[in-house]
Amino acid sequence: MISSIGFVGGIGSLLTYGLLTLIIFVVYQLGLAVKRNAAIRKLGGQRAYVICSNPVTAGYKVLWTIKKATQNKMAEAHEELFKLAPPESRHIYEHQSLPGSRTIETREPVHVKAILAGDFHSFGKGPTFHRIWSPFLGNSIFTTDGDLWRNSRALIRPMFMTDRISDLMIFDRQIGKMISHIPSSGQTVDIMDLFFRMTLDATTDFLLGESANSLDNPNSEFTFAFNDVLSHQIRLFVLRMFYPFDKLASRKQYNLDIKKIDEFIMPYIKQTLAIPPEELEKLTKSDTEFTFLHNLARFTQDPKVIRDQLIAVLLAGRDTTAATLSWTIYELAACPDKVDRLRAEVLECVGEHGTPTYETLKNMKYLRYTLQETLRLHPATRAALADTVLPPATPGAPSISVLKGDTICYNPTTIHGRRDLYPPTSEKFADPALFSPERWYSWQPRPWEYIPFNGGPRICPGQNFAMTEMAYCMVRMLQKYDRIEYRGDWHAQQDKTDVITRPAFGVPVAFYEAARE
Ligand code: HEM
Repeated sequence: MISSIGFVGGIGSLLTYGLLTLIIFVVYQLGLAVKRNAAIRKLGGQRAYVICSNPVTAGYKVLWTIKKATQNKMAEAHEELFKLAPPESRHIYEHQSLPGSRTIETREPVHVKAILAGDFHSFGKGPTFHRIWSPFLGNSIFTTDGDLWRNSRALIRPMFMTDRISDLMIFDRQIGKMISHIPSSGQTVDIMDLFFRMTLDATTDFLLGESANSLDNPNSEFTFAFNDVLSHQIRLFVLRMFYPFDKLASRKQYNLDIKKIDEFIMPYIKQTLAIPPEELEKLTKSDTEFTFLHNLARFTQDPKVIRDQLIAVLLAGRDTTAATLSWTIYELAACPDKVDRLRAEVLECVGEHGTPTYETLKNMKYLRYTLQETLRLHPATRAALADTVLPPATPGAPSISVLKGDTICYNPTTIHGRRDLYPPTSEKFADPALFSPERWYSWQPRPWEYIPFNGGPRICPGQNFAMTEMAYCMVRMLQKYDRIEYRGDWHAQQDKTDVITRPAFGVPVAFYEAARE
């Protein structure tokens, strides 16, 4: 009898404590909401249109978005979310689960300009991004803000100067090898797989002076671990929405992969750090032997700092370029007339057997326009570091207040997808939804309306490297082939968004060799 009274009493006090905690939590959140609304007003701006404002509706939206992502329908999801806002605020919305955790999503070029340039110091990658990515990328250029980022940028910038990139030997080596892996005329190949292996090899060659050789050995421990760690990284990035419970997710395989990547890269670093300083200085004069790693070793002897920067540049340089090349071939396969025009330019500027130079590639207009047209798709996120306001998108529109800790997202895909930012369709300007390199002959996007490489102080330092690598690759392929046939299902193809956006089902194609003179 006594024990059952004690049991009932125990449950009763548990419920009382639970209720009390809930009341304190709700009161605290209400207080926080009042305080934050006052801060928003004090900044002189407004809130963006709120599409969800509590844990239930926000949780539903998060699960809905994850479902869309797993169905490779993120472009569609973005469009539907923007459509929830009324027409007068169609290009910005706010998503909030609790008053302290707001995400603002914008596709206003004026806002992107403020985030990346005008109000640069108020925005950055932020602590959450750093927490999720730092086990893999450390304190590198990719994960840091402020002085840490500035130092990284200064460290790596010299290696992206034109005189370093204009040496095309690395591209020649790796692209030549990739083409030798394409089966004979008419046989199907997933060219996306070859592009990912080629860009891994070209970037490691550029960074270390030796390639990962994934073209010859796709199943090496390093290649496998590098691909695997990225899948884990994306999962961890999505799970951050469930913080602090995301810490419970298993990281065993992720840590193992990082260990394997380090085992591959650290011997190169140790070897370079053993080179006497005067030898290292002598090497800077060499066009062919001086590597990115040598350059890092001139400024720091800390193997961890060097390791972090190398991996960050490898990550930034590989997938983006491979995905863009994959989309280029996918688009071209649907347009034999554009393949003909591109090939005619290649034959005119380089000939069937000539070797392209940096200057020739720069002067090939149709090739550049083809790559620019492909690059109208790319994602990126930013987190607000300080209280600030986003300026009015149009005269008379309200400013939007941003508070420290808010996450601000913008996605080039959604900006490039805004039809109202393009001129009307005409003979010279095809429907913006269509792939048309020709539009670039008479059209120049306004600033901040075309941002595949970002802009402002954090603009992609590898832009020139990437454009040169991709142009070189296209020239070499079009010297050999004059027809590309898509062997997949056009209607089934989708965008897969992870670190970058790439064709979800690869790019199965057949290349046909041109008759040689
Ligand atoms: C088509 C190819 C490429 C595209 C579309 C691209 C695009 C971008 C974008 C959008 C960013 C900003 C990301 C962010 O802030 O979250 C970025 C940053 C960066 N990219 Fe690229 N990139 C490409 C190729 C490359 C290559 C080939 C390299 C190096 C070999 C490279 C190195 C970097 C680095 C180091 C950063 C960080 C810059 C910083 O935070 O200051 N990228 N890139």
